[in-house]
Amino acid sequence: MQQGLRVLSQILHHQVPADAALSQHFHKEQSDAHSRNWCIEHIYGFLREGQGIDLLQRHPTLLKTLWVHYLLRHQQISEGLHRHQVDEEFKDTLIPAGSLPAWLEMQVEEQYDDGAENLIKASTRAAEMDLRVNAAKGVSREAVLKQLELQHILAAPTPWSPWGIRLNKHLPINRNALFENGTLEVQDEGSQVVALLANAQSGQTVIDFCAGAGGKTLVLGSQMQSRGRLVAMDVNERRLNNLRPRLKRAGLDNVQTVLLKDEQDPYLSRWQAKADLLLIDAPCSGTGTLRRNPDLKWRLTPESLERLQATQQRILAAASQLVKSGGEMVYATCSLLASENQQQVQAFMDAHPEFSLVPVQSRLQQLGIKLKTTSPWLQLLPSQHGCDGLFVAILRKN
Ligand SMILES: C[S@@+](CC[C@H](N)C(=O)[O-])C[C@H]1O[C@@H](n2cnc3c(N)ncnc32)[C@H](O)[C@@H]1O
Repeated sequence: MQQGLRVLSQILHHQVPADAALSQHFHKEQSDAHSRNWCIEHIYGFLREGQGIDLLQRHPTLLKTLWVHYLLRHQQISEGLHRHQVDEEFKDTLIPAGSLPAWLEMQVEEQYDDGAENLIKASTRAAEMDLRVNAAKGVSREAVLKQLELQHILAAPTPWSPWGIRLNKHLPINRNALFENGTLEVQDEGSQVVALLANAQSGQTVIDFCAGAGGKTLVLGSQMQSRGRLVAMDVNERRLNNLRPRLKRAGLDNVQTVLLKDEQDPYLSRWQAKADLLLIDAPCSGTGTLRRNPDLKWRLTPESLERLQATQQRILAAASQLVKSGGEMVYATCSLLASENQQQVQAFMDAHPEFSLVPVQSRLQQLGIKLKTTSPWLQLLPSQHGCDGLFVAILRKN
């Protein structure tokens, strides 16, 4: 319990991302698998539920009380601590029931109306573990499912992505031969769908502008079957370095990685009007991934959201110049917020009339993905689609 408190203090008082705080903690303190799992499960559980965490900004000393309250609710402690003792500490503080900071909850409620409650609830549940079969390896999803069955791993096809597999529980799949030989990757089904919708083709020049560690680059590469040019760009060197071993495992040899200074990097001039396809998986609030990164919502502020929106606008304006006439630009985020999604695309089109929307529904049909959208873009939601909350719009340069 004390250990958990120390890690939570790093996350909530010192703004250290949860995964980094946990790995620093495990690095410093010897702990067996059982206590590690306990710590991970309950720290993420606490952050996901977020009951009262809003208050910590005003009353940092409440952390212990909130943590004890959480553990009591989940019957993780009983001895020596009595519920009434803890409730005493709460006498003067009303614990808000919400799992999002109030300002963010208000935005979600305004945008999603009747659907907001379910969406917030779904965002507090732990995400399942999704895998993607690498099409470039020439093995079918059914064949991989059979191999998993032989290993007594319970798994099923995901409903939307034709390459997705959902496990019935989280497993250290990176130690499995199917992962090591590049047949399987870990990827949320929603991210698979977004990358598939980009519909990269063999022989094309494709730029993944915000490639990060390459989750979507790998899908683009598998669609291209190592024919054509695939350029993975990012401003973060560590992430690009993490992409390299993944490319090797996946057997993709047509991918070039490029470290950018920013979206105005002079290096980009050589790619002006060269791309058949440009993917912008923009930096965003991450509000669609709260199931996996519950601490994000406590680091996000109205000011940081505004800065992200400005970055999205700058990236859209600069990167769109790399698209050739007749080429496509796919704008994606892992955000639930219209201010980062629909409104960004609309503002971009207002300023760039040479770009027009390709209805996502037609691309879904073309790819045999059984999702439906009545808008020209697609907003995936954990409450409706069972995957991360992701947004995607496809634009063509006329
Ligand atoms: C949502 S993440 C990308 C995730 C990645 N595409 C994937 O599927 O795994 C956004 C990325 O944008 C990068 N980024 C932030 N500012 C950028 C900029 N000005 N130009 C290019 N990339 C940027 C970040 O470093 C981050 O890796």
